[in-house]
Order: sequence, then structure tokens, then C-alpha cells
Amino acid sequence: AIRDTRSMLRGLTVVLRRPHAAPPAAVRCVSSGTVDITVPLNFWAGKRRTSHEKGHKENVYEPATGRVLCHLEPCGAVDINQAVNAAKSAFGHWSKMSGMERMKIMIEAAHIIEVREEIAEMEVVNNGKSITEARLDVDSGRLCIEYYAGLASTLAGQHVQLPGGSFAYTRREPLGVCVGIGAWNYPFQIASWKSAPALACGNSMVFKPSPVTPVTAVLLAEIYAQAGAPDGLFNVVQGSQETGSLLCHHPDVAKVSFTGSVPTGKKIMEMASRGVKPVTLELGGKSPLLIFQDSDLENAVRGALMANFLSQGQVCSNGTRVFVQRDILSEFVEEVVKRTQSIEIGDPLLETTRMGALVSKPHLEKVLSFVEQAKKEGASVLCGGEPFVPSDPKLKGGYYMTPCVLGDCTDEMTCVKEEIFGPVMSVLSFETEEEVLHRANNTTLGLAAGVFTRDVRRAHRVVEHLKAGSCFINNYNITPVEVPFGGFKMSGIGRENGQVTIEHYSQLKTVFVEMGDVDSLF
Ligand SMILES: NC(=O)C1=CN([C@@H]2O[C@H](COP(=O)(O)OP(=O)(O)OC[C@H]3O[C@@H](n4cnc5c(N)ncnc54)[C@H](O)[C@@H]3O)[C@@H](O)[C@H]2O)C=CC1
Repeated sequence: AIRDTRSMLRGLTVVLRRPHAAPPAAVRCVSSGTVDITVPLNFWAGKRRTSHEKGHKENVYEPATGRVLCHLEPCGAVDINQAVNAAKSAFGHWSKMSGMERMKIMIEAAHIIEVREEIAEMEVVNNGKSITEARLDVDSGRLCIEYYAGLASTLAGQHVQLPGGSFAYTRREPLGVCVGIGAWNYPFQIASWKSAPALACGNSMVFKPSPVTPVTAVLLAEIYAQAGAPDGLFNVVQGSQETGSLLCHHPDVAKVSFTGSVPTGKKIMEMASRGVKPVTLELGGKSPLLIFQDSDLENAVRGALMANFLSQGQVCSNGTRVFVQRDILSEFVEEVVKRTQSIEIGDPLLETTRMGALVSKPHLEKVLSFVEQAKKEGASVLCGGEPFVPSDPKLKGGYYMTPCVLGDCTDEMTCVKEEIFGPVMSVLSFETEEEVLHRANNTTLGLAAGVFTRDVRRAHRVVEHLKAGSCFINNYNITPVEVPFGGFKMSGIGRENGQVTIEHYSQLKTVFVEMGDVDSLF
């Protein structure tokens, strides 16, 4: 491992490594159960800040051990005003810069992210997911910043000729101060996916992470600042509903971009509607994965595992309703169960771990209660669905469970209808294409869907009929940043990633230019 003693986590001793170098456990300074964070987690106007709200502090836990990792000071009205004012002032400067100038700073930020292994480590400590996945998440954040840095200089308008030599042109202009509100399942990646297109378009941002995972968004704020962003360009305020609601109602906020649950998404939309502010909503899903009998079974099994068990199953796009054509059902289930049982659960900071801890104790209990409910409703537990206690004594208080495959599921069961947001796969069988399409679409949600088949015509025909924003053919849960991602129906509004997102973080100004005299009717 290559050591680099610089650390942006003041108060922590951290060893940094070159990207992708898998460090042997012996040199890792961060290990589960050893990190305490005492530095302030808010960041505005170029610095970490403590909240003006004194007295009320919330515990933040380390999912791997159940220890208290730090205390969160939720931001109140004074803090929010300061953060929004800082963002307003940065907007004045940043929005006047050329795309090429913005690009340089964003690329520099991406370079800094690339050499900071500590981001992935802190993501693990705060979220509980495995270090292998956390590295991929951080890398996705970096790639997103690079991608939009590249697009920053391509923002342009149109020129339209009008009669008599007159003409009109359009300008693509930023919106102003954008708010990002994040969920706990991909803390750093969500902050990057929201800030990258916003900043590329010339906006500034105030970002509120989930109070469950406050730690890594502030690292992103420090990185943008270190890369040369003006003070106030990307700010982080901590807190829960009240803080989020202050942000959504703030008169100087131009747009709200939210990732989280459907009920909260509805509230965000209501609050934003009072100020006629545009929203981007990335909400939940109960996505179907259709496996036809002509599939390459090995790939279908791999796809089903990827569709269900990343991030301990806490992924909005997960394909948790796995419909398998009757003829291959037993063969498929046997293989899926075998591989699910061999998933290595345990200390998320170990290189060998494939599944870490769920994000919180209440969430673990909620997921386990879904399994109990499924049993009562007649599903069979083919494997897993139990609390798991690792042998390492320091992990005994962690929030682990064994990944679960439910068989004999029917469309009416709660486990098939509701988003569980944990490592629980529901397997259903089907006979015909028409039938499975009807059942797959029979939901108010529509984030993602997948199909495995070797029949190329069937693949495209099925995808055409699936009511979902992101469809996968012969794969699942890949999210290249150059491709738009988002939902149909109640799974959301707008898109993240890809070129189209530029439209969600900018507005078009039309300029009419008269070259003759005014032709007045009066
Ligand atoms: N689609 C997705 O990616 C996600 C879906 N979920 C689902 O949501 C469930 C609950 O998880 P939570 O983290 O509690 O999700 P949530 O939707 O309640 O919270 C997401 C974010 O919104 C903020 N928030 C909550 N109420 C708000 C309000 N009234 N105004 C402004 N901001 C507000 C939270 O502080 C957090 O930052 C999960 O069990 C899961 O089913 C959770 C996380 C991500």
C-alpha cells in the first residue's frame, strides 16, 4: 500500500492510499469500532461549522458495531439562512464563469476524490456497507463529477432566424441556489450525483444528507473547496425533517432535488409547489425482474443476486420481485439459494466481506418483520431472514442479518407489494409473457425492471411494455453515469445522470432581437 499522511478528516488518524489499491488489512488505520468523530459536520461559506441550535443532539451510530460514532447537531433557521446566503453569494461568482473554468475546478475535485481511500472507509463506518462496494460508490461519484465537468463547456443555446433579418436566440442559464436532500443508502454518491450536474450548469448547492449518515457529504464539501471552488458553492447542513423543510420553503432556493421514500417525496413536492420550484424526485421502487426459460441461467442467477443484495438490499432500484418461468424455477431457485447462503457477512471493512450491516437497528427490525409477515402469509423462507451475530466480539452489537430468499410468493403478499429495503428476494413463478408483463406492471411504482432471455426480439418487446424508467436486458443494477437514471409513476420525477439532467438544472431564456421597426397595432 502507498501511504499518504495527508488527511482531511481532522481529528482522525487516517491512512490514504492510491486508488483501487486493495490495502492489506494490517495497514488499515480505520477499523470497525475505533472511529470517533468530534469535528463539526456542517459546512458553509468555505468552513466546517457548528450549528447555532444548541441543546439538541442526535446520536449517529456505526452499523457494524452499534457504537455511537458521533452526535449530530441539527441546523435551524439561522444556520439555513447563513448556508443559503453563502450559496447565493457563490452563485453570483460561479454562474459568471465560463464552462471551461468550471470544468477545471470540477476535474480537480475528481482527482482529489480518486486518491482519498478514506472517503470509502468513512462511508463504511457510517453506513455499514462493505468496503468493496463503498469504493465503487465513491468512484461513481468521481466519475459523475468528471462527466459533468466535461459537459460544462457544452452548454449552449439555439439561433433562430425571424422575418426581416430579425432573430431570436436561446441561452441555457443556471437556476440559482439548488437544494439537495439525500438518503442514507448511498451518502457520498448521492451528494456527488446531485452536485455534479448542478455545479456544471453554474448553480450552487446546499446539501442535506440523511441524519443517519452525515459523515461523508462534508468530505465532498471540503474537496470542492480544496479544488478551488468559491466559498459557499457546495454547502452541507445536517438535520432531519425540520431542517429539510426549512430548505424547501426558503425563498432564495430555486430547486429541490430529493432522494428517499415516496411519502417524503410527496411532502417535498408539496413544499416546493408553494414557491413554484422545480423538483427532481428519486423515490422508491418494487421493481420486477423477469427470467425467461431461454435465459443463460448462470447470468440470470448473477443478475438476480445483483438485483437484490447490493448494499444489504438497501437500493431503490432493486429487482425484488423475481418472476421465473415455471420450467426453470426449481433449477434457478436451487442455484440462487446456494449462492445466497455463501455470501460472506461480517466486518464491512474487511476485503473478504461481501455483505455488511444494515443501516440502523430500527431498520433491521423492520426488514426482519417483513420476513415474519411473509411467513404468516404463506411464503417459504428458502434461506436466511435471521439476525446474524458475527464471531468477532466487537461486532456483536451490529445490525446484521442473513440474506433471504422467499419462495412460493404470490402477488398479494406484503413482501411482493411493499418496498422492504433489505436483503430479501421474493421469487414468483409465471407461465406466459403476457401474464408476467401484466403482473410486473401491476404496481404504483416504476423505477426499474429487468429481463433475462436469449431471444433478442422478446427482450425488446418486453422492455417496450415494462412501465419503468430504467430497464435492464440481461443485466441488473448497473448505473453508468453517462446514462439517465430515474423512475416512472410514483418512483419519481426527472432524471439523474446523462445529458438530459442538464435540462433539470438549467433554464432556457429566449431573446427576441428586432432588426427593423416595431410593427405596432396601436
Ligand atoms: N429510493 C431510495 O433510494 C430510498 C428509499 N428509502 C425508503 O424510505 C424508507 C425510510 O428511509 P428514510 O431515510 O427515513 O427516508 P426519508 O424519505 O424519510 O428521508 C430521506 C431524506 O429526506 C429527509 N426528510 C425527511 N422528511 C423530510 C421533510 N418533511 N422535509 C424535508 N426533508 C425530509 C430526511 O432527513 C432524509 O435526508 C426506507 O426504509 C426505504 O424504504 C430510503 C432511502 C433511499
